[in-house]
Parts: sequence; C-alpha cells; structure tokens
Amino acid sequence: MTKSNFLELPAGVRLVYLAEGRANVVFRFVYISATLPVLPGNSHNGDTVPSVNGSSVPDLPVQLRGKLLRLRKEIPSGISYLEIAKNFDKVIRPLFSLEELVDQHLVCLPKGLVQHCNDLLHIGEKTGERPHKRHGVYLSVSEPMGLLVTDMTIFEHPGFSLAEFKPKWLLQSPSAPPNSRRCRTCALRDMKNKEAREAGMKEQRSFCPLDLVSDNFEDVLRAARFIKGCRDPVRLARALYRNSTLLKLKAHQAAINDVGLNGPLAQSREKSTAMILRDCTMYIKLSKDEKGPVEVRLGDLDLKTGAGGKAKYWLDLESRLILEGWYAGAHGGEKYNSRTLLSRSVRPAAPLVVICYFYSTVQVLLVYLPQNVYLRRRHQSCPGAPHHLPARQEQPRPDSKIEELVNTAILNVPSSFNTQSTRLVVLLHKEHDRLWDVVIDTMGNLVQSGAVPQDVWTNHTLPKLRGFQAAAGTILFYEDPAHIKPMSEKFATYKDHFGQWAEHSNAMHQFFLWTALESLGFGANLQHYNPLIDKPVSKEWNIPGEWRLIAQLVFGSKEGEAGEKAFKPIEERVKIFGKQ
Ligand SMILES: O=P(O)(O)O[C@@H]1[C@@H](OP(=O)(O)O)[C@H](OP(=O)(O)O)[C@H](O)[C@H](OP(=O)(O)O)[C@H]1OP(=O)(O)O
Ligand SMILES: Nc1ncnc2c1ncn2[C@@H]1O[C@H](COP(=O)(O)OP(=O)(O)OP(=O)(O)O)[C@@H](O)[C@H]1O
Repeated sequence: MTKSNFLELPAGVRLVYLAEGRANVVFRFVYISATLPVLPGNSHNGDTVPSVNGSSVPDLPVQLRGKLLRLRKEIPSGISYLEIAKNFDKVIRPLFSLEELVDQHLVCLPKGLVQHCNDLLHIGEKTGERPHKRHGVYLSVSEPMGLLVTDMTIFEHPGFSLAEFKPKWLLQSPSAPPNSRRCRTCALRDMKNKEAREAGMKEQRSFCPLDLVSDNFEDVLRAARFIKGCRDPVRLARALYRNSTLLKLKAHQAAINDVGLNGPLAQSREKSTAMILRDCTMYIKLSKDEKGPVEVRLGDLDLKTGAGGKAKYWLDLESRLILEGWYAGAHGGEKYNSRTLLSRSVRPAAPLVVICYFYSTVQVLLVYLPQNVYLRRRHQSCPGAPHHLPARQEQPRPDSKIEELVNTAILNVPSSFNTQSTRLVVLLHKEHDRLWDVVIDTMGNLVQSGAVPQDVWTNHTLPKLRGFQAAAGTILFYEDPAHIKPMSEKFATYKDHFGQWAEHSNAMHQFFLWTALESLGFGANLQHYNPLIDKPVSKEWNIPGEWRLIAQLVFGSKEGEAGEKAFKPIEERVKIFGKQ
C-alpha cells in the first residue's frame, strides 16, 4: 500500500495552478519571492512563460522533486484518495511497469492548504486562467489527502515537448450494433458535438482511437495531428506507432471488454477497471533532438465506481449511442472529425483460398435456393424500410419444414476457413410469443428511463412489436466467438478479419433462410433488437452468454405485399465490363 507522508512546503515554495480535469486540480511547486502575489499559473506545455515570477528549483526537498500535487474536487461521483491509491496499488500497478505509469503517492495535507488552493481557483476564474467549463466546482474540503504525482511538464526541460491525450476506447464497444460506422469514442464525440452546435458552443475535433493503434502508419499520423502539444506530427506518430504501452493498454482493454451494455453490473469491480482503462491520459515527452529520449507514461488511472450516478450514466449513454444512431454514423459527424476506421472500406484482400472456398460452397448452396425468388422484395431492416408483416394464421408449411431449412442452412452456408461460428436458435409459437414479450419489456424500460419518448413508444414502437408478436416464429442468428479466436491465433496475418468474415457468413445464413422461407409462402422480415435484448434472451433460453446475437428473422403467413421501395440508379451501383 502507498505510504502516506505529511506534505511540508519549505519557506518560499508556493503552489501554482497548473491544470485541471473534471475530478482533480493539479498544482506545481514553485519558489516565489514572498513579496509577489500568488496567482494561478498557466499552460504547462511550454507554449507560454509562467505568469508567476519564480521557478521550480532543483533543490526542492527530495519528496517534492519532480512531482506535482494533485488535489481532489468535490463532485458527486468523487472517491476518496485513500480508495483511489489502494486501487492503484492493487489493480493498476500490476498491469504496467513502473516506467509506464505516472507514479503517485499519498500525502497528508497541512491544515488550510485546501482552502488556500480554493482561493487560487476563485482568483483563476477572475483572471481567466481556469477554463470556463470548470468554474464553480472546487476542491473537497473533507479530503485530508493529496497525491504527489510524477511531473511530466517541461518547465525544467526546454529541450523537450510534451504531448498529452486520452487514448479512450481502443476497441469498439461490444454492444455497438453490427452496422456501426463509428467507434465508441467517435460516436460519442459526434453526439457531444451536436449538443455543442445546438448550444452555440465550439465543437471538439479529435482523432479516432482506432487510428492510434492501427498497423498502418498513415492512420497513426492522422491521429497524431490532432494531439495537444504535438509539435512535429511525424515524430510523434513514430513514437506512437506500435507503441508498447499503448498496445498493452489495448490488450488490457480487450481482456476486460464487458463494457457498454454487456457484462457485469456497472457497480462491479470488473466494470470499474474496464472504465478506468478507457479514461486515462497518456503523456509523451519528446526530446527536440531526434535521437534524444522519449518518455511515455499513463496517468489519471483513478478508481471509478458506479457511485454518484455513474452507473446509470454509462448505461444510458450506450443506449443513446445505439438508439439514436450515433454508432451508425446517421448524423454525418465525419465531416467534422477524423474518420473512424469502421467507416473505411480499405481492407487487405481476402486470401485466395478463402475466396475459392466461398465460391465452391455457394454453388452447392444455390441448389437449395428456390428458382422463383424475387430478390427485389428483400429489404434491409433499417427503420423506414417496407416490411412484410407476417402473421400466425395459416402457417403455409409445418414446423418440420422450418427445421429442415434451418438444418440445411447450418450445414451448407459457407464460412471462411470453414470456421462454422454461426449459431441458430428457432423460437416457434409460444416461445416466439415469449421472445416478443421480452423485447417489449426491454424496450418498455427505455421508455421509463426516458431514452424513448412515450408518444413514439405508444404510436410507433409498441404496435410494431405487437405486429411481430403476431407472427409464427423467429429465428435468432448468433455468432460464437469461441470459434473465431483460435483462427485468429492460428492465422496471425488475417487475425483482424475473422470477426468480419464470420459476420459475412452469418449474413449468408440470414439471406438463405429469408429467401427460402419466402419461397415456401411465408412472409418474413429481419429485425435487430440486439444488443438490447441479448441478456434477457440468453437468460430465458439458457443460451451461452458469450454468443453474440446478430439478427432476428420473424416469419409467419404473408399478410400483404411489401411496400414500395425507392431505387437508386442502377448505373451508379453496378459496373459491367466486357459485356458481349
Ligand atoms: O463519459 P466519457 O467517455 O465522455 O468520459 C468522461 C470524460 O470525458 P471525455 O470524453 O474524456 O472528454 C471526462 O473528462 P473531461 O471532463 O472531458 O475532462 C472525465 O474523465 C469523466 O470521468 P470522471 O467523471 O472524471 O471519472 C469521463 O467519464 P467516464 O465515462 O470515463 O466515467
Ligand atoms: N503528471 C502530470 N504531468 C503533467 N501534467 C499533468 C499531470 N497530471 C495532470 N496533469 C495536467 O492536469 C490535467 C488534469 O489532470 P487529471 O487528468 O489528473 O485531472 P482529472 O480531473 O482526473 O481529469 P478527467 O477530467 O480526465 O477525469 C491534465 O489534463 C494535464 O494537463
């Protein structure tokens, strides 16, 4: 456990405001002539000269040398420094090596120090040193401790530059919809920017975290250009490219990836660590001399719990990102920000062996497909697309026929490297009814939490869900990740593609069954209430928790034809060369 000492400030040493975040304020130790007023400081990244007439002095007591003082603010989700320090020692330290972390040690604060620093914050509001958005929140007067942290500033190192950024979510949220075009961080930024625009405030431009950890140097360079304190993007990108600390952070995030709507309750220790790893700060101190040292450390790895409304905030936020289409990029945020990798189509070509395997098996599959299929009527299930409304009465074929089709699909639909990771769950009649009760309950909770407006629910969502419930059955399409990971390990070159290829195969199962059911006289439509319903559904039917729900195909007797569909010009969408 971190030992706590008493903080003693030698005569002439003053605390000077450096910077702050939502939860903490950071001060420097500066020698100051006693006659000068103590004013809040200034930017610490070397852009400006300290406004106080003083300097950090090398012969500060050993305890304070190379350190900053971090003090805790009074906020609803605040956690005592004792708890933060305990968690840091027990959970965070073992994940990284000493030189990868902004180190921290508890100190007992002398009487009156917090009050003095609060006075500095008040002055800072008047002088404009304190960012406007932080005004009105001050240090906790009930917190007896402070943290001495490794000083990454460059006041004493003129030959260096300091870059600072939050890596945030280096992986997509596991509950992001399958059609996502934005990563979790870009989706949230888009959402916040819309709110900022509407409030007449400035939008935030930043990088896509997936760029930071990309294997493509150009992606990393694009990210580096957005980083605060970046003097030379190419040099910074070189320091970041395949950076071991960044990759380690990503690996730890991947190991605790039950975030978003997935995994344990928001109050759990596991969720807390997952969220800590997604909200830390990386400092990169670069020598101006190309051959000089590079120091990379992670800071702000503070304990988070679900307390003070955080748990609800995390869940509500993910629901909003999903329901309001921020993951889908439905609001065009790309114009303002770096583009998330998910929206790019540049992917290395699939290996020939995979393509050949796909084609040969597709040929086998085509034998099963009925000839009288009008593909024009198959629509995507996005909101607004016309649907067949299937109903329960006069089911055109017996359940045994459905079973046969499903078995045919699972045996014959191809998968890359024959991974066979798709799983199908068929719910018929009463079981189908229960499924749509589960969906209605889950969506109803969103109305109660305010995420879905009551009138949208009453007039639109609920009648639609009751319509699906009136059908005969639903096929649930899952992916079992247990069959994807070993392939990624075995074929390292394609490791990043197996997930995507599995989704392709899953979509082929959907296409096959939709088409086959329609050809037998059923009406069908495809829905996506995942990931919202994943948990209650796996509980209800005892489905392995690791399986990921991808889509729900609802079918029954056909109630009328599908609605009209607008077509974009064929010439824009099809190119034929060498036609005779
Ligand atoms: O919710 P997010 O992803 O915006 O992250 C919050 C951060 O916003 P950011 O996106 O980095 O600008 C936010 O940072 P800022 O206020 O923007 O400095 C905090 O770090 C907040 O954590 P906490 O409440 O201090 O424990 C962060 O909250 P957590 O969600 O990590 O708890
Ligand atoms: N060890 C450090 N070296 C240099 N600068 C630092 C250090 N620690 C903090 N800072 C500066 O102070 C700012 C706020 O610090 P910190 O991240 O601890 O606040 P926070 O309230 O925890 O932030 P958040 O809003 O992310 O929760 C940082 O963005 C950085 O500019």
